[in-house]
Amino acid sequence: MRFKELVFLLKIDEEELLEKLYEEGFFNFAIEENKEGDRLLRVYLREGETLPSFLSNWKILDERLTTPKDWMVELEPFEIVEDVVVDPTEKVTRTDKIVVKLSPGVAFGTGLHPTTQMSVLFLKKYLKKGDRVVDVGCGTGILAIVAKKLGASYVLAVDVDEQAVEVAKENVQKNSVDVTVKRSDLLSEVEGVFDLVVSNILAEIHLRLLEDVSRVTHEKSILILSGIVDTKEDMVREKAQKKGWNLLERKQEREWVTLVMKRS
Ligand SMILES: C[S@@+](CC[C@H](N)C(=O)[O-])C[C@H]1O[C@@H](n2cnc3c(N)ncnc32)[C@H](O)[C@@H]1O
Repeated sequence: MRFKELVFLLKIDEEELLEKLYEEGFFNFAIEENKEGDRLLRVYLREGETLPSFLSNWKILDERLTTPKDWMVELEPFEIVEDVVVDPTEKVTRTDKIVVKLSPGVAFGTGLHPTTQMSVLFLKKYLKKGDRVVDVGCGTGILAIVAKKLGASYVLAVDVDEQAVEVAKENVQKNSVDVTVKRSDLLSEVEGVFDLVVSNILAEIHLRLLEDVSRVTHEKSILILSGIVDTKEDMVREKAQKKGWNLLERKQEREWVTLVMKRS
C-alpha cells in the first residue's frame, strides 16, 4: 500500500503533539531530529485519508509517496509490563513470560504507548482463566492476544478499520492463538455475553461504547476503558455511573487514564 508522507517542522512540544494526534485517532507518524537539530514531524496518509485538522495550517516542508516498510521502525523485543514481552523479531523463545509476536503493520498497538501498557496490566490483574473477552478497537490485536495467552476461553477482537483487522489477523496467526477478529463499529457486529470488555480508544468513543456495552455483559463483568485524556475522565466516569458501572480502580500515566469498572 502506498502512503503519502508529509514533513513538517515540529513547533509544539512532543506531549502536546501526541495528545492532539491521539485525539484525532491518528497514529501513523514519526518524529526525528535533522542534522541542524530541528525536530521534524513525518505523517503518513493512506489514500483518501485527510490530514489531522490542527496540521492543516502548518507549512509542508516535503512531500513524497512511500510504502510502510520505508518508514516502519525495526523494533527490539521489550517487556511492556512485568512478564509480558512484545517481540517484533519473532525470535524470543522464553517460556517463563507471555511473549506476543507482533508486527505493527499500519495499525496502532506496538505496546509502547502507556494506554496499551495500562490495559495489559489490568488484563493481568482482572482476567480470570476461562473468561470470555472482547477487545474493542483491537489495532494490532495486542490486547486480544495477551488475553488469550492469559487463559481466556474465547476472545473476540474488533476494529472499525479494515487495515487494523488484517494486521490483527496476521498477528493472531503468528502467535498461533485462537482469537476471532472481525470488523465492527464498536459492538455493532458483536453478539453474546462477555466476562471482560477491554477498550483502548478515546474518551468520546467510550461514551458511545457505554450506550451499548450492557447488552454484551452480565452483572459481574469487568470493563477496562483506556485511552482517556485526564481532562475527559470525569465525562467518562459520569456516563459510566449513569449506565450502572462502578469504579473499581483507576491508573494514570502522564495525561492518560485507564478505568476499571464492574456493574455490581
Ligand atoms: C489506540 S488504538 C488501540 C490499539 C490496541 N488495542 C492497543 O491497546 O494498543 C485504537 C483502535 O481503535 C480503533 N477504533 C476507533 N474507533 C473505533 C470504532 N468506532 N469501533 C471499533 N474500533 C475503533 C482504531 O482503528 C484503532 O485501531
